[in-house]
Amino acid sequence: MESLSRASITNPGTLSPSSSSASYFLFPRRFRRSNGFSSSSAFGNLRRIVSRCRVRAEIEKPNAPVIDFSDPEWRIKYQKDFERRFNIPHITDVFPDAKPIPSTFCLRMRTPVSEDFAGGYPSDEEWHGYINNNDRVLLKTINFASPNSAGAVCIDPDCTWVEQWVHRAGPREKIYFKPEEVKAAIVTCGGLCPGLNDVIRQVVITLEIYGVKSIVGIPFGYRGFSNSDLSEMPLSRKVVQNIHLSGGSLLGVSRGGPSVSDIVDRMQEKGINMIFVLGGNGTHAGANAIHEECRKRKLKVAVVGVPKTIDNDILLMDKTFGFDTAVEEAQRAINSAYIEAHSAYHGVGIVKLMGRHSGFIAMHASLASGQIDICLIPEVPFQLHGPHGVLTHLKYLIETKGSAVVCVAEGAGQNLLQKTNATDASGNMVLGDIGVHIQQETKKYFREIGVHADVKYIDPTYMIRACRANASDGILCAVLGQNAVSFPLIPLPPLKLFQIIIINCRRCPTTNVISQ
Ligand SMILES: Nc1ncnc2c1ncn2[C@@H]1O[C@H](COP(=O)(O)OP(=O)(O)OP(=O)(O)O)[C@@H](O)[C@H]1O
Ligand SMILES: O=P(O)(O)OC[C@H]1O[C@](O)(CO)[C@@H](O)[C@@H]1O
Ligand SMILES: [Mg+2]
Repeated sequence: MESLSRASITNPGTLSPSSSSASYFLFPRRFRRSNGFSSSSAFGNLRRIVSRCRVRAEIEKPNAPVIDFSDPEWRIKYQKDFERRFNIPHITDVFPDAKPIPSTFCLRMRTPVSEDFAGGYPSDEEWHGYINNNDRVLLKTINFASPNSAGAVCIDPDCTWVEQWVHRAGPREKIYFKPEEVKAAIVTCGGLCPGLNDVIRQVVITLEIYGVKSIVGIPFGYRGFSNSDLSEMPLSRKVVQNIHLSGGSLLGVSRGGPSVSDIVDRMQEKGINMIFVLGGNGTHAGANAIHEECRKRKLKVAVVGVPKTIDNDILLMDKTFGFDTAVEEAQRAINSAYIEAHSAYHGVGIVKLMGRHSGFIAMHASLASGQIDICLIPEVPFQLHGPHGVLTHLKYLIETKGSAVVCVAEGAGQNLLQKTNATDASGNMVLGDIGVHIQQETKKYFREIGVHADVKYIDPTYMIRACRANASDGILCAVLGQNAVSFPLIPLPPLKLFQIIIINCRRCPTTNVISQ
């Protein structure tokens, strides 16, 4: 998607720590001494890097639309194309005779304010205010005046404003599934992420509010569709009431699993006509394939995806659930590394954080901590050795500050490691361990130059995700869960990834109260 900015990235003011003694380092974009390199300038660097990566992705994307900017109509054409790509499939696309019924989702718990009564007692329609199908949310909020504006991401060379609208999530007045005819299934796939239980819980509670009685959990991701010894788990408000108090997934997760056609066979056998998939890019590729297969078989099945990436690497979104918790949890590891480094003679602390392809966790955790001297992320290549390498800078830090702390994202510096071509069960590349590599190289380097260094390495990878969601993520998950349910019950949206995304949009106000 062109030029879609994430509000949190484009507004560094909201994220930069108000005061920080730390210096940040992004290699090799600029090699600077740590003194005077402020966290906000580091954040600016990250924004530029993110923009650069995005622009590169756009250029390299084989199916990127070719825009003729000399055509005076190009903006209108672009906007039309954008609207087409963000269009949500509707049940009537496949079943033109499908008849809607009034929503069974009750908004009556909203407390009326005195003005509501000014012209007499309001009608249900006036008071309850469901989401209108034509409501839209503006995606790009900054109108960059010039491509040279800080962090500018533009569609055309002159950086003219192009509005990008997406559908607004939330309950509609009419629905297309009779709740008593629904058998809903929830499945969580890929790696763990804080908040999975919160989303499961809210999906179940909201389905019950709509009147759906048959709700099941599929155990251990898509694998639960193939293993005969794994039976579906009946879910209800009673079962899920307190699951958000624990981390992990009540249902379990997995990578790999059966073919899409096997999954749809099992869904048919089990009578599942609504499926909520919670997962990342792989899971959504699967969800999309399930949707296509259902469509091919002319099955009235709604497939809804709730995007889950602890790495927060979907640039259309303000924030994905679990990220906030992970960053917060990472503070403990960083603080421990800092204490170890500062308490040792010539101490060097190294912390490795998650982020296969992106450095958002590492960068945000570094900025928040105010204790990191060097932050290494996959978006920016760097060298360990040589005059502009990380190790030379570490030596400088040891000489000037007496200690140093490095935060490295797991996907950073993969070019420095031996490639194995190994993949996991889902086909994802298995990465080399950059944290261990930096630890070993640091020890070796200081030994060779005859300078004492006390190197301590902390890898909290699974500790930052195998934990309960924090309060902020808890609220985000509740909104996601509720809006995910509202979608299939309205039009039929076997949603494609970018259509699902609006469920996660922070700027999509929901008019309804979240039922707890
Ligand atoms: N292209 C695809 N088509 C169908 N299914 C897929 C596809 N890619 C992955 N899957 C399935 O989706 C599930 C999850 O995929 P994967 O392990 O890559 O995690 P993910 O959803 O990307 O989450 P994470 O962010 O944790 O990596 C697996 O069961 C995998 O078999
Ligand atoms: O070790 P696992 O379970 O494969 O998952 C780890 C991966 O999941 C991710 O969080 C992606 O969601 C990566 O950042 C990380 O490498
Ligand atoms: Mg993935």
